[in-house]
Amino acid sequence: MQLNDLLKRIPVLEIHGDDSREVSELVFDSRKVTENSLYIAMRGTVVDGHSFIASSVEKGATAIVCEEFPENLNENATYIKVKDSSKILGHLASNFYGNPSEKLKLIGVTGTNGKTSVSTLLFDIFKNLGYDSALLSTVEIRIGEKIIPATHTTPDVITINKILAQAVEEGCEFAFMEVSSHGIAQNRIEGLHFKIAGFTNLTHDHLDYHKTFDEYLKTKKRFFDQLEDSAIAITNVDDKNGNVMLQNTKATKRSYALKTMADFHGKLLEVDFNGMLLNFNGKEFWTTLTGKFNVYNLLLVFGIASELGFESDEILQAISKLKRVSGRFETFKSDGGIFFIVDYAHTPDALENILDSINDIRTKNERLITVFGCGGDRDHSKRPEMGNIATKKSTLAIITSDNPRTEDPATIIKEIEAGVEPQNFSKYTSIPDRKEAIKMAIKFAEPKDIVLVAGKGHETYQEINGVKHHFDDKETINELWKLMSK
Ligand SMILES: CC(=O)N[C@H]1[C@@H](OP(=O)(O)OP(=O)(O)OC[C@H]2O[C@@H](n3ccc(=O)[nH]c3=O)[C@H](O)[C@@H]2O)O[C@H](CO)[C@@H](O)[C@@H]1O[C@H](C)C(=O)N[C@@H](C)C(=O)N[C@H](CCC(=O)O)C(=O)O
Ligand SMILES: Nc1ncnc2c1ncn2[C@@H]1O[C@H](COP(=O)(O)OP(=O)(O)OP(=O)(O)O)[C@@H](O)[C@H]1O
Ligand SMILES: N[C@H](CCC[C@H](N)C(=O)O)C(=O)O
Ligand SMILES: [Mg+2]
Repeated sequence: MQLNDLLKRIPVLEIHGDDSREVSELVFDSRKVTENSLYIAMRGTVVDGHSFIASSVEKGATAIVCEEFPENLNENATYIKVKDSSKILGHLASNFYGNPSEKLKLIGVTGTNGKTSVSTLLFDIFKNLGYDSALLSTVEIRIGEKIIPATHTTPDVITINKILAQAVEEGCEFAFMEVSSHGIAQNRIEGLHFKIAGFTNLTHDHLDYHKTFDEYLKTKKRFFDQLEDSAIAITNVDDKNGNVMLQNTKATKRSYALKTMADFHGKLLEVDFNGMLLNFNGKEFWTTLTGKFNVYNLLLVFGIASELGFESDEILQAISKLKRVSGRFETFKSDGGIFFIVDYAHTPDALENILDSINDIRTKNERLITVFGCGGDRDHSKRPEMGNIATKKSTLAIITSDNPRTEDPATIIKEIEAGVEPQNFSKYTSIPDRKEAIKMAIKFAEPKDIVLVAGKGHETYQEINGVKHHFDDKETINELWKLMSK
């Protein structure tokens, strides 16, 4: 694409050099610069991309977008000065890929918990309804049947536009994506046209990054503040921050709730480990998903599909065919009668919800053994809270490692243990090796007991000091069970 076409409607402060060059590609990482590409220099959390301008030109970049011109300008490149490169990147990416978010219906889901569940369920439902769509989630990226591994919950804005452009080309009419708070804060959704934005809930997470809960809340709210008036915003009004999200939005406002009046109202009629009987806006149906938090997720799915113009009956029919999302309240029974649950709960709220859901369903004649840990290099204040919740709500908690990343697993475990209340001291043990911890749970469990392995859900690795070692909770349980039941 020609540079001056790419710069259409972009607020440029100053330009130095020929603006009619052909741009082959957009890149924000100097290590990925190719011949005739445009390098965007951005100030990051670790380094300043401006320090890689010269090396990018040497590698073949012929256009540079930056906030400050370097001292020495190279004749082989055109330099474009802008106020905020991180914000401009989104608009450049939209222009470069032909504004794909305007050519399909883009639906974004934000909130602390439930983003992957809701977006994946939407993708699955629309498949059931006969539509191909795109999915951008923590677990994977999908374009119709094609699966691409995911590296982020919300990828960078170049990747998003690239995926959406492919989706348009392949005839997808919808795209469902998770909108993380990091994504909003780092302008990864800048320039995208959302048709619908959904809010799940807001609880404690990522305070290592956002510092205060108020900052975290304001970041999430920015997503709704940025919507156009042609968009629709759907919020959970049972959450105390549900209405806050919509305070300054231009979008049409819609609500969903179980406890209060709302446009989309749901009731949980019956629940067990096999599924739930629900009533949405007066219509009863059965689903194989379980747990109260999934009623909220399904209600948001129902709300979004309704706003997209589908009839209640066809949506509920498609919902009743849905399968569980990988690593989210996944259950299986061993032949010895132990009941295993694998769930991605990695925040205090998620852990509390999954434990409450299990406790609501179980008869209490069996024991509930919870194996969990907390990720390294992430919000430390989650740790004691999760220690308290797990020990309070289980018969026995086995504290172990999640992804230690660059931290010492023993230190993380100590921070979790610090939250255990004295009356629960006898209800936990700590085993840093996750496989050994799961082994201990199986050893301790008797037929009918429930073993919850929480925190890693679909993940197939354990990250230790920058290396991702293969580790899969479901696979480990099956493997150990086979060995130990011999
Ligand atoms: C803390 C954080 O979010 N960091 C993200 C951020 O990187 P950064 O600001 O640290 O970048 P940096 O290393 O300082 O570099 C600054 C700039 O210089 C460039 N650079 C750097 C080095 C070099 O040699 N050449 C070069 O050009 C970089 O490409 C960058 O543009 O921008 C990068 C590009 O978009 C992201 O890949 C990176 O995500 C890191 C890997 C990450 O782990 N992020 C996690 C925390 C995250 O985003 N998680 C959320 C989900 C959270 C949830 O569960 O809700 C997500 O959406 O995935
Ligand atoms: N609506 C909900 N309310 C509360 N907890 C939920 C909800 N939905 C899911 N959970 C819990 O949170 C865990 C993570 O769910 P999910 O992966 O859908 O969330 P997410 O928002 O995508 O998380 P991430 O920020 O890691 O991408 C689930 O395994 C479950 O324990
Ligand atoms: N997207 C989340 C996932 C956390 C998953 C958990 N297993 C952990 O490693 O903490 C994060 O990066 O904070
Ligand atoms: Mg997710």
